[in-house]
Amino acid sequence: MTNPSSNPPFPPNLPLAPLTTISHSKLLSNDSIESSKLLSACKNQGFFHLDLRTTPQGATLLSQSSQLYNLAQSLFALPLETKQQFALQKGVSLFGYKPAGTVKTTDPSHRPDSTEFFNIGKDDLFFPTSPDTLATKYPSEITPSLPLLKSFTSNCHVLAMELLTLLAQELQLSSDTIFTDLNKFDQTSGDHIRLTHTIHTPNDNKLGLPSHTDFGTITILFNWQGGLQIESTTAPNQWEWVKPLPGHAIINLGDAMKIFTNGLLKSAKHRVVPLPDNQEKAMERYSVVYFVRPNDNVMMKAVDKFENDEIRVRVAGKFEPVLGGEGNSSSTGEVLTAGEWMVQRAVQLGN
Ligand SMILES: O=C(O)CCC(=O)C(=O)O
Ligand SMILES: [Fe+2]
Repeated sequence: MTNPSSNPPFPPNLPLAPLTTISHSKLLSNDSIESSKLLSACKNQGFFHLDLRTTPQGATLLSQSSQLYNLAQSLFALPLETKQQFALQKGVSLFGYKPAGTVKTTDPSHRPDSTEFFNIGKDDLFFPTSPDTLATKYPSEITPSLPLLKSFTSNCHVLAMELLTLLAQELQLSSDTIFTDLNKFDQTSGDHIRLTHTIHTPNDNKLGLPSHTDFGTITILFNWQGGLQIESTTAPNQWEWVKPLPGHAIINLGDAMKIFTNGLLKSAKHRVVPLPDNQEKAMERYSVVYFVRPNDNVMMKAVDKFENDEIRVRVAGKFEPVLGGEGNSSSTGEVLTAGEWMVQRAVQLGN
């Protein structure tokens, strides 16, 4: 088993996305410059680096992400037939195992994905519906790591709520529409940990993950090797690399935040591709991700402050808002709940 720091260095001279680095400790001490950096990163790029080295909570998350990297190595080393026993069921459950090659292809040459996932639900960990929920949905190898998985889940959720609180303050939202109320920990949601594993074989003409936007509220990503790219904000269809910074998480907003703010905040397109060095040599890549998603009963529409703004939102093809109304709708025109929206988006994306 390798550890994250044994990954090769990120190659020099690649065009990097111009992401802001934000200090967690400055955010926690209500530094107004840092909070306004947060808002402008969320408006302009939809992605930023968060320096976690300066707070005890951040240091814990960094250490837990490395431990989950090790768990990912042991889970993905299981035989494919074992992993397939826990396959997630499109349209039924967002949680469980997703094999490589099943995500909707979005690039012009329809290259398939080479990434497998385990999605481990917050509600399965904390509020299982039956005593055997965990045993039926996940391999028994996760059992010794349950305290780690639970602690990482609650720590990521706390971090996300800190970011949402500051964003609501910066946007001067009134207290009845603050984002944290739409993402409560103890209410049912699609929140989950995702462990990912990508295998690149030379010249396999595959993508790690085709371009997509995340459909939840906030994503907290730990990656060590690189491979993530974001669509350029200045040149559409051009891609810029995200260089992982030691001691930092990569944070991005998902479509739900775009909908809640009627397009003021950005949910950026991103994808995972082989690093240039890996065109000729094989490589494996792992990432550890936490997705915060709105509570299932939340209506997918702009919060009060933004609902009468000019309609700016165009999210994910057919899930567009009703003209003259707000929020996100089904093809029949009614606004969806987050629970309905998540299932439809997951079916659409194949994960
Ligand atoms: O692994 C990564 O760098 C990104 C993963 C991702 O975009 C996703 O799982 O939605
Ligand atoms: Fe993503």
